[in-house]
Amino acid sequence: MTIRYLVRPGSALKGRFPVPGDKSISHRSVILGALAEGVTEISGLLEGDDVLATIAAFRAMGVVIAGPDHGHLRIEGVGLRGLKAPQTPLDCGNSGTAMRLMAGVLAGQTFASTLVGDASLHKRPMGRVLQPLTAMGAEIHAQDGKAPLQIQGKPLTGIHYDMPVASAQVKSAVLLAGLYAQGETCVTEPAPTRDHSERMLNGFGYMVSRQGSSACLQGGGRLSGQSMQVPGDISSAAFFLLGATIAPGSDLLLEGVGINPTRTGIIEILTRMGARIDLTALREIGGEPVADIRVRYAPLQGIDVPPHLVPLAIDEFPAFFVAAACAKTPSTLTGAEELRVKESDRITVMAEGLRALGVGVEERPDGAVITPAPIKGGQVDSHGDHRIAMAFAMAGLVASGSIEILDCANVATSFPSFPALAQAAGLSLEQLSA
Ligand SMILES: O=C(O)C1=C[C@@H](OP(=O)(O)O)[C@@H](O)[C@H](O)C1
Ligand SMILES: C=C(OP(=O)(O)O)C(=O)O
Repeated sequence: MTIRYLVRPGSALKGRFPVPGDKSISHRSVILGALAEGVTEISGLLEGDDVLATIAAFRAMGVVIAGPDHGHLRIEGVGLRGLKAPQTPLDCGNSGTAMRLMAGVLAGQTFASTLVGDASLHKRPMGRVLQPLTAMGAEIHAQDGKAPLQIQGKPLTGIHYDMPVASAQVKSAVLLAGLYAQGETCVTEPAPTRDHSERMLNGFGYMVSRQGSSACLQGGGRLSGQSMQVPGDISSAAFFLLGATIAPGSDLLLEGVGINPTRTGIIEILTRMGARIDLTALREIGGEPVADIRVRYAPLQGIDVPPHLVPLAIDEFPAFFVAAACAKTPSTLTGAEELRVKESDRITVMAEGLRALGVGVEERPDGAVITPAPIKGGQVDSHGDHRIAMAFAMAGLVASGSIEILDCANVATSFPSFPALAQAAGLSLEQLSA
């Protein structure tokens, strides 16, 4: 089914509500729960299509999983050696995280498996995980470094891997393979990336040590089932941070949002641009720092995004492009070539969409220069990218005419309740399906 959004201009965002569970943390809770000994009870799980794909994959390998039901999931962990050979290919859908992290898990099994996904996922680079996993002894066949991945489980040996790209998915894939490897596995990152895997492995009783920019573990240990809560997803909150910041009169309180410092780049970037964002009720949930976030309208200045903030805001650049379009002065993004290999080429797709709405965007190989202009109504194509669709929906708040956004069904991969929450907060969004 194709879904379009029609967003009418002229409203503010108001209210208070929790944002749904963090997608990265939800994937990891399912993976570690399945591989642990004993029962894992998860609350606050994101019931998005990406996470449902990870759940289905572990069910297909014999793991008994009840739910999800209102964010609650009960996993009867089978232990690191308890997975069974799947009878059919494992479908990761639209999810790079599911495919890359599962490649790490499957590389060290005693059986063969195949990972497939949708058309977008089959275009994304998998060589970045195949290379270190192969160096550990894995046997994985791909076409031109792309899915489908055919994995023949093999005995693995630990490695010390210097990651050429700052990628939490690569780091996590190698660490998960390291659980099955003989000896020590260390991953060194060129810049800090989200550290949910390291935190959660420790939470499941598996020691991961941090040595400078390296995360290290010894193979052959055990994971113990846990009860855990998933914090709200700052990457989902980001669309509301954007909307409330750009729409005069807005005042929102987003409850229970994860503020892990490896994820808060968007707060830093928007604040440097002049946004009015306050963190309150700081606490810890599931080994992760969490806060309520109040955001009110504020006029924005342009920014040259400091390159060190790019990995810390890697999924938030669609929202950033719209914020930059609404600022008083131009903005420059550099060092963000990774955006070209997400669910869509997020530099080209955001540039095309903003140009269709009257904003000047000069594309660069690793970013863009965005020259603000009044946002007009018009039609934009999200190219099936959930974050592009949600970013343009928020642009509708300040546009001079209606914005029609095409190909929005994949919003359900990360934020199925987005249309309802956005409407409740005051966005005039109509969902049209055909
Ligand atoms: O590890 C994760 O959960 C993720 C890591 C990031 O990808 P990269 O590792 O490709 O940077 C991010 O874009 C993705 O949405 C989720
Ligand atoms: C890049 C993303 O996810 P993934 O890599 O898991 O598809 C995202 O959610 O923006």
